[in-house]
Amino acid sequence: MTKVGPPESDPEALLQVRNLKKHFDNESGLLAGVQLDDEFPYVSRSTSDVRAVDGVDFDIKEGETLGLVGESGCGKSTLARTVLRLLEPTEGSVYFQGKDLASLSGEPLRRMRKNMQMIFQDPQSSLDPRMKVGPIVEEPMKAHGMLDEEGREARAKELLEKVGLDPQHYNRYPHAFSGGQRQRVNLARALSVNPDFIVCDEPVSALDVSIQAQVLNTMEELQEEFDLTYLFIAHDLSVIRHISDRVAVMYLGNIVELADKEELFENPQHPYTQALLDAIPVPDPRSGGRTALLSGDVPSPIDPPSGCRFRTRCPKVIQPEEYDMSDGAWRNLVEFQRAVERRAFEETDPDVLRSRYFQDAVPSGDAGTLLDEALGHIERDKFEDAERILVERFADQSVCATARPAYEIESEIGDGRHYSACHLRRDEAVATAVDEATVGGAARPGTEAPEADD
Ligand SMILES: Nc1ncnc2c1ncn2[C@@H]1O[C@H](COP(=O)(O)OP(=O)(O)OP(=O)(O)O)[C@@H](O)[C@H]1O
Repeated sequence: MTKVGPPESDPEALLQVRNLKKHFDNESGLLAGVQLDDEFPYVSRSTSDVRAVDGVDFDIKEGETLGLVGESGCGKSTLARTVLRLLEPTEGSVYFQGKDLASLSGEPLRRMRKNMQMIFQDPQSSLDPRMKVGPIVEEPMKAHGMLDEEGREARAKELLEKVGLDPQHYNRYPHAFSGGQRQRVNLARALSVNPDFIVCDEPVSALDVSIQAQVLNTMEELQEEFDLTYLFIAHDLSVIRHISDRVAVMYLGNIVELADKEELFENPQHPYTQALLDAIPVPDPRSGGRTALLSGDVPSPIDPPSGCRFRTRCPKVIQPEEYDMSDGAWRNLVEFQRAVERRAFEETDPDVLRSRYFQDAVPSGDAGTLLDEALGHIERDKFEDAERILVERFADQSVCATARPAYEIESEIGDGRHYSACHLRRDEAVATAVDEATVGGAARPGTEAPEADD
């Protein structure tokens, strides 16, 4: 099934996240009190929030592992903490076992929290060095009034064994353990209160590669034995591929793609996912490895791009409808516009710039006239004016800038849902949605065309 709009809800899901947003007050951050104005073209708002998580939808089914991958700073940890309500959401809702977490407080919230545990990246700092591992594992049980002292000790020892440690080490201090073993202690502690759901925030990132696979295997065994559901965060795609059933790719506060693991790795539909996959080094040394295809920095979450968050770096950004450039001319224009925005050159001679950026294909017609105008500004050293033309008349007119993409498309591998927030999928999704609405006699909810973003 193909549809336009956010991913549809799965009635059987253990966790349902809907339009979740978490914005931080920028005033409390580094830029507090600093007035930024038009002199700084990349930051246009002076007191705006950091939009760390900005409208996220997904479900997690019981017993599955949803991998969440994305570059540093894209909002993964903030999303995890907001899902667990360790952070108050700015907007949106989280349903766990059918209950809206926002509607819970006091004892019911505490009971629900027992079912939702979290393990963190750094096994060193998340273990109190003054406590022995036995009492560390027992701590959550104590907090939730589980068992008596003897029962807790017996359970702690049993869990130490389950996670692959020697129960005799109950009286050891964390410093006596290796990084991998300390993460196993964390696992035992999370498991002690018998949770249904564990958020794992980069749990193996700090470990040696040789140890990572062992800890991941243990996590898989524990999942099977204790019927666990994981939200597993990592920036390393090989870790994500090892552990996940489905994968969500995050970029600048949004989920840009979500699909079954094989579908996502073998049939990625979002240019950001494609770039991430292309950047994975190929093990064969003769291949020379692959390198990242992306240029430019990730924009600030204080003032993210309108429409598609990825459009300012996307190699496949769509040409505005009003022009009719060849594909080559449009790509050259995009590359030139981004170079002007970054002030990537000091050259001002239009002929030199033409031969550097437009040798194989040059825009003609209205687009050509606008390019001439921009080149004229650069010749007079007025880069801001050139930038304004290129951004306002080209980049900002693309559908990638004017509408936020959200499409569900057919999977090639398996029959799971495949969500891609990319307008390249728009025609396909709209056509099918229209067909389905026509066949059904009326449009289904959630199949309306995406609204223009701010
Ligand atoms: N308390 C806070 N106040 C202000 N901004 C914050 C706060 N916490 C996070 N941010 C910002 O929110 C954005 C997302 O951060 P987050 O830590 O969630 O990303 P991440 O993907 O988990 O990164 P990493 O992999 O490096 O941990 C970043 O721009 C970060 O600087």
